[in-house]
Amino acid sequence: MTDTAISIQNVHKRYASTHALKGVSFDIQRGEYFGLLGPNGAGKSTLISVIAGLTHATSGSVAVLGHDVQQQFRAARRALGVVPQELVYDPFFPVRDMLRIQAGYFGCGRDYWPWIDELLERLDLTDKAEQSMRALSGGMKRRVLIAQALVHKPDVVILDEPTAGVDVELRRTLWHFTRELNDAGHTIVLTTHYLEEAEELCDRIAILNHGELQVLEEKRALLNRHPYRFLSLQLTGDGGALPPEVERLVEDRHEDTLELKLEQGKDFIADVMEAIRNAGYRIQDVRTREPHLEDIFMELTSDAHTDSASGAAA
Ligand SMILES: Nc1ncnc2c1ncn2[C@@H]1O[C@H](COP(=O)(O)OP(=O)(O)OP(=O)(O)O)[C@@H](O)[C@H]1O
Repeated sequence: MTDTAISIQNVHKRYASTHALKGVSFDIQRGEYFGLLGPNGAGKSTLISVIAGLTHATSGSVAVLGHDVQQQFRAARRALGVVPQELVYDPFFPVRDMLRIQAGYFGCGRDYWPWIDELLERLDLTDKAEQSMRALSGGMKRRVLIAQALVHKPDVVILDEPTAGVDVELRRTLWHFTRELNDAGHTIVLTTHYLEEAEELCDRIAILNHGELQVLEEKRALLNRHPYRFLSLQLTGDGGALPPEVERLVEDRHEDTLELKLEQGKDFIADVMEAIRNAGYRIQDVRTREPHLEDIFMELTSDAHTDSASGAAA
């Protein structure tokens, strides 16, 4: 069996007026917890639709566990569980029956029923199993959608914005559940706009931007490659203007707090604090933090960076 869960080779997707994917190539390995990130309109949903065989690529190819998503659609689809962004369901079926029917579409019969009961249990749905979908709250429906994607025990699970609009408790439940699935050997591909979620869960991260693969890196390496740290200072006193060597470091100001971005090995906390004191301020409180994935994401995907990167390549 191949070690590659999903292989994406030079995929282009053109809509009438949009070139949504511009030659995207990368592999996702079996057993990975993989984050697919990107700003709105980057092409994430399009790529997921191509992987799920719901949209055909204009050119290029995608294989799931070695099965081409077009030539071997059934085998590829069988290997995949996709948790969609939108809630699409039959309002009248009871939850457990609907899941059994769904499993049947994949040729999974009664021997999968214990697994379906396990899914209901793990997603805290057991006491809703006899209820029809329309009677469920939004959060419960989302749990059912997740169960629905997993009824056939797919090797590869794609979660497209699974926690959009859910409360904190459900978000935690889903994080825990997907981590368990990953520990049990399922490959997980997560798209999310909550970068804190990707930072918490993913081993490797791809960032799509304007239809191109901009970054593909281990999360740790991505976090380490950003040679900055943030310094928050709470100031009192009515000092004058800050000296220019401090002013150029200012990222944000709110009320009496100044947030500064310091380059490691170049800007030193002690020097900055001394310059601020010399400008006539007292420093009430000091906090530092390492960059989060969100800081790195913003820097990499801001158009200023993209423009200069493409300018440099030209
Ligand atoms: N069916 C379609 N017809 C025409 N254009 C489309 C279609 N689907 C997507 N697009 C365009 O393709 C580009 C990529 O869209 P896509 O939905 O894949 O991005 P995304 O990264 O998933 O964005 P979001 O984070 O907002 O969901 C966008 O410019 C979008 O307008």
